[in-house]
Amino acid sequence: MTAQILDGKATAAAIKSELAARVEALKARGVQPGLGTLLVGDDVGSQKYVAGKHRDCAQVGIASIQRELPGTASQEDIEAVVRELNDDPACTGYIVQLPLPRGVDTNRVLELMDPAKDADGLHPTNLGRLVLNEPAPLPCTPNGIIELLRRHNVEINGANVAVVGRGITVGRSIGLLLTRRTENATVTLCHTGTRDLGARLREADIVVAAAGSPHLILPEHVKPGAAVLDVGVSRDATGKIVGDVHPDVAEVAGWLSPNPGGVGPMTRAMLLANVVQAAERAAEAGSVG
Ligand SMILES: Nc1nc(=O)c2c([nH]1)NC[C@@H]1CN(c3ccc(C(=O)N[C@@H](CCC(=O)O)C(=O)O)cc3)C=[N+]21
Repeated sequence: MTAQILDGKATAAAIKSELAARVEALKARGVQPGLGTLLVGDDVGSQKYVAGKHRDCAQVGIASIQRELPGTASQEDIEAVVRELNDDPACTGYIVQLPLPRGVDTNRVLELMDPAKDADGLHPTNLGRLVLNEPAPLPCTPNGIIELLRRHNVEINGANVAVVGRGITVGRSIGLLLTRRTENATVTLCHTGTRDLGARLREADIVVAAAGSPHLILPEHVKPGAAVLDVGVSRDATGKIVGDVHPDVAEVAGWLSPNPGGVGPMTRAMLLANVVQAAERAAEAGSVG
């Protein structure tokens, strides 16, 4: 058996062309969506990610607003740019690229963001709205994973999902999406304190591997036919991406997201979706009648 591919690259391309049409409709109403990014420091990986997001914007017609600060920037310097993006009407959504340099209070920076412009869906107010089942921008990676499963007709309703990793961006938040009535999955959140990880994984119809631990998930952990999503991004000595899922899992799984080419492009597509949706909400709120 060889797993079918959960093709994030192709699916993200399809979503981007749908978003381009929505951006056209907004422009016809005189609204130009704009994505802001704040990048602090000169980490090469972060620079690449941010550049990728602006390339995506150009493809769907979203304007780009790029702010950069040196790695020596103070808490106050960073907060000043956040205030500026909050106040800039051309910026309809933005992200603060993470991680911020050592010594910066990241949560204080994120809390200062206008929740209505939070393109990552990670502002405490928006995470709270998700808990309360109120409309809000959704965390991009979890939302991208669900969209990737949906568009490949992988059954989520009633599925047992094992999530590995308790990071804020994926592990802690994806269960909130998957257990909504609309998704209706049963979720087990596994982490380094989980006593028998293999047993939890073998019960799962869907495995979300977001631990950041290279090749943690082995073929013997996976129920035959299960859908496996490889979210982890580590790098080997040559700089090549190594995921959380061992390549031999493809012989057991029914569905497998490649890495790269799986969850990463979907994350970026959902970021654009949040920007377009925020601009649509603002246009609705601002229109008369
Ligand atoms: N505020 C904030 N929001 C984020 O969403 C955020 C962040 N900070 N900090 C870093 C992580 C990482 N992340 C990725 C997104 C897309 C790919 C992606 O598209 N990767 C390509 C490959 C890229 C390559 O080859 O290096 C792929 O998987 O095919 C990767 C990683 C978003 N992050």
